[in-house]
Amino acid sequence: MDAPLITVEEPGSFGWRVFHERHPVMIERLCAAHPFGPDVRDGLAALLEESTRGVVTPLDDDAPDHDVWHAWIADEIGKPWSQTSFLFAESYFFRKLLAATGFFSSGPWRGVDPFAPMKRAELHNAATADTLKALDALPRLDDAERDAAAVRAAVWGNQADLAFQLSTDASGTTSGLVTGSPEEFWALFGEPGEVHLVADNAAGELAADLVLVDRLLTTGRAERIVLHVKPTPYYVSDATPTDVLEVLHHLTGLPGEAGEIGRRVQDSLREGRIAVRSHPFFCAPKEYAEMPGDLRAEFAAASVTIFKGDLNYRRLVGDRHWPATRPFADAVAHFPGPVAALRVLKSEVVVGLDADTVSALDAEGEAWRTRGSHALVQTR
Ligand SMILES: O=P(O)(O)OC[C@H]1O[C@](O)(CO)[C@@H](O)[C@@H]1O
Repeated sequence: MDAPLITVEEPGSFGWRVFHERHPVMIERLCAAHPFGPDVRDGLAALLEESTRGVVTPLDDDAPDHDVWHAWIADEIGKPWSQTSFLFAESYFFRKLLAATGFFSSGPWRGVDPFAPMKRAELHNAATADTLKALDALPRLDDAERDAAAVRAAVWGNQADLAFQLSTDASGTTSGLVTGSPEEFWALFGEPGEVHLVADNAAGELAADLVLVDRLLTTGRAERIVLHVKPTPYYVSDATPTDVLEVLHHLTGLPGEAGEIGRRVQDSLREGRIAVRSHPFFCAPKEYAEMPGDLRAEFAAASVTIFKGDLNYRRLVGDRHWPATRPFADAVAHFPGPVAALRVLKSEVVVGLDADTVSALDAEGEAWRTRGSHALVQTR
């Protein structure tokens, strides 16, 4: 089955608005957060111009990931950005943005995560503090309630996405799950094995993911966890290995259950029961159907792989205008093992819904797909 790719071409479409409305705001915020000199500011302005009105040009840095990126983008060079897929355009935009800030150059900005101030602010804000304090209720819950709470925290933790908050009203409305349930998620786990979690955002979402990781280990559903994060800063708030340490440091300094969970996760890292990995493909402008053999072999050996968030979902099911009723199992037929997606809906693609749900949602207009007010749990 095939469907048209989601693109950024149509003025007013979701992808178009990300490039024409969201990215200028993001760049303004970056320039306000850092004392970038004229060279960096000019580079960022040129990137905005190129990505909204120009053609795709090659990378002009000599970063360690230059060659791998070159291979990923070779077929797109010279095309107008507006005629590339949304997935390609957005991913390449973030790789070019990183280079433009001097992340790969010799100079003061080398290795500096330009999004770090935003991620740090989110980790320390009042909403995250309230969420982490609420974990104190967990020990009073029975097992089933605690299982459900860990899944709900991981799903709705995905609302905390800083790229997304640049242009939504971010009201924090949580209308509910459009499909799936915590019970469906837990039914995927049989004999304890190695569970892989492909993380999304840092800060509050990553803290919630660690709550789920802790639950997987303490209930014996996982013998070992592999936590996959991005090798370099990406999509504003995506988690990198540094962010894992920041979140852990924050959790272990807190009183109550958040601190207990942080210390258990820290011990598991020391004992090798949790491994953190950052494969280059996690920043690729490609769908997971095209993943390289080494990553495919890792997922094939996992007892379950959990994909967090909207971008991972786009890459997992294919970022296309699928019928929303296309079965999830068909869309992930390429994936080599048991899989779960936990996602807040923030972009157009969705599969695996029943026809009545789609009609009821469509009756409110199209915004349910992109507003961040609905979520899903899907498994196969
Ligand atoms: O952090 P998440 O859940 O992957 O969401 C990021 C999403 O935000 C966007 O950048 C814009 O909504 C999407 O393109 C992307 O899928």
